[in-house]
Amino acid sequence: MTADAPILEARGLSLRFGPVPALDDVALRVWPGEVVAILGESGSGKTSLLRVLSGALPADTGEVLYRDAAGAVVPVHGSGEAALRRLARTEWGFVHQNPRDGLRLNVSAGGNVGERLMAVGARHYGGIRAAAAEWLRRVEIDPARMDDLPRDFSGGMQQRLQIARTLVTRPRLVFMDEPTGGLDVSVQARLLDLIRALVAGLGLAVLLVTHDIAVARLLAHRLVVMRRGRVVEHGLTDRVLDDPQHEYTQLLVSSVLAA
Ligand SMILES: Nc1ncnc2c1ncn2[C@@H]1O[C@H](COP(=O)(O)OP(=O)(O)OP(=O)(O)O)[C@@H](O)[C@H]1O
Repeated sequence: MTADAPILEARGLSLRFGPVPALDDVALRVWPGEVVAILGESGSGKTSLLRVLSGALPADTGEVLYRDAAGAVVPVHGSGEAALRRLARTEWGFVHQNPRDGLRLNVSAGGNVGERLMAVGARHYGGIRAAAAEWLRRVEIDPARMDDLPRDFSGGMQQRLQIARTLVTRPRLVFMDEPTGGLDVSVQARLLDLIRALVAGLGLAVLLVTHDIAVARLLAHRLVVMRRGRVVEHGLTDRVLDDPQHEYTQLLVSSVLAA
């Protein structure tokens, strides 16, 4: 978090689906090595924002700028499909809520990890296999299961495999959409610990969408609170959650405390 320029910066983002404003004049910055959570209720615009920030969805207005490893500032919208594909392959990672969206279920666990290395130029079979085994270990999957298909894995294992597949190429910025959603509470807790350790160890910048305050509290340095497409509050996680200024954030926090 010490670098002097944001890795991602968005300004004036607006997006409508018919009469519904999904995003309304949203601005946001992410610094290298920083975990930012986008927090809000269902329908507040979190997923739309993540998709616009990663170039998957065009905005009606505004711009998103990404600073790449070479220091070049790339407009996420308007640089073309090839530029976006390059970023997705070499600089970004994606962790989807449903691991099936981020894995190839008919390719072995080791293959899921190894093929990402091949996509960025690795060619030595033994080296790729060794790196895949090491990453399986890092996400607490027994490397003996390397040749098994992920469709035979539990939901928690599939999610850990998706994380290995995403992180093996050392992306600089990772987009995560409810990465622990849909899992049992005990599985969630273990996965959150694992994500936290990996993200801190690798010094990754992360943009995380969640409706779960506990997830945001555990993982994020900074929070962006959204309501009806607008950012109503942002700041350091502890400040926002312990001393919320906006009445909507106060409501969000107190409804969790009352639960
Ligand atoms: N493809 C679409 N077509 C029409 N309306 C959409 C579309 N995608 C999102 N919306 C609307 O835009 C608003 C923001 O949706 P979005 O999915 O970004 O919210 P969210 O906070 O991620 O919600 P959830 O947690 O339920 O995924 C909602 O009112 C939603 O109904």
